[in-house]
Amino acid sequence: MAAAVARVESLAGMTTIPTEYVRTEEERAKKAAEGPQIPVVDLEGEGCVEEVMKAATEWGVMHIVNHGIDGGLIERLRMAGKRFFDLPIEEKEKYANDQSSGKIQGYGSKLANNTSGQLEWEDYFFHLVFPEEKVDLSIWPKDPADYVEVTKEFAKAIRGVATNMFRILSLGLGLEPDRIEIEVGGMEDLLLQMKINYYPKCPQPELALGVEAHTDVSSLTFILHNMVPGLQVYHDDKWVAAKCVPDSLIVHIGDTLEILSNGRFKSVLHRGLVNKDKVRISWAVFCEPPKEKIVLRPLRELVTETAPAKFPPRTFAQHIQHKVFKKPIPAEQEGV
Ligand SMILES: O=C(O)CCC(=O)C(=O)O
Ligand SMILES: [Fe+2]
Repeated sequence: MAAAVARVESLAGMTTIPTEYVRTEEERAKKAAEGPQIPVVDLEGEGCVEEVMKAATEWGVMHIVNHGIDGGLIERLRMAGKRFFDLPIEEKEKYANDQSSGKIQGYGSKLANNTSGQLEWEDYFFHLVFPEEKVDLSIWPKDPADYVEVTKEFAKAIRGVATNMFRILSLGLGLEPDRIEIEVGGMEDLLLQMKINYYPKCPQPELALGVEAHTDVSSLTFILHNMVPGLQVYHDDKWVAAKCVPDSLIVHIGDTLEILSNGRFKSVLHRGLVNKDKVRISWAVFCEPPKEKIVLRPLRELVTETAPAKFPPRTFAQHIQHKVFKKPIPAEQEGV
């Protein structure tokens, strides 16, 4: 039995938030910058390779429209996630993860892992959604009844969009269209992990953060939300609020593509804010290379005398160890 974890949802009715959720003055959200906004790219538009390249290199994030996923499917996914989180906490606890025993899939909340003991104003549901033969359906929500069917269908659709994005980014770098797709594991080994972020109403939103500032370790991350604002990205030394663009998906460049592109694509720093009046829900799909099988390193075509490799080779597992636990990256990699 895992130790009891306070679910943020159970705190939403308080008038002041517990100190663990109070951020330092520096971290707290000030007014986001007016001025340049996250680019919107039409994937069916003519100049889409150039536009994706501009967004990936200058911002590391973009909204994509005409991505090819049916609006009805997206609506069903939103409903399924909302209906799961609308269940009483006791029901959701049946799916609780247990991070201390390595069971990372399931219903969870951030555990204090650093000396500051700071917590995030969100509960989440995290699970692998693709490839289908690797998913563990026993931990997926059984309620609502269509959760499994809808999520499988969405995962397949978003996998198609990932292939399309990898193709566009490869072309933009002057490479073969399937190059990045292969380098991150292809259909068999690239893992799609879905995290449904549930941000309850917060009585003191100006003091808290839903998700603290971070970059994603993934290759790409796709984000869909319930049209409640909250995501901010760091651009030109300022926090910029993501607008709610109808029928779009947000795409983040993650650390993996920053490494493969030798720094040409930016792994975008971002965070999630919370608010007093509305629950925010987002669906993040992290497209992750296999943990050990592939050594991530700048693609050789992008390494030249004038642009030497900026990143030492590492497996995805080593990258996470390095980033989260500050472990050094082992110097020797086969084939360096
Ligand atoms: O809720 C969001 O929009 C962002 C969530 C996020 O950054 C994450 O889950 O990694
Ligand atoms: Fe993120």
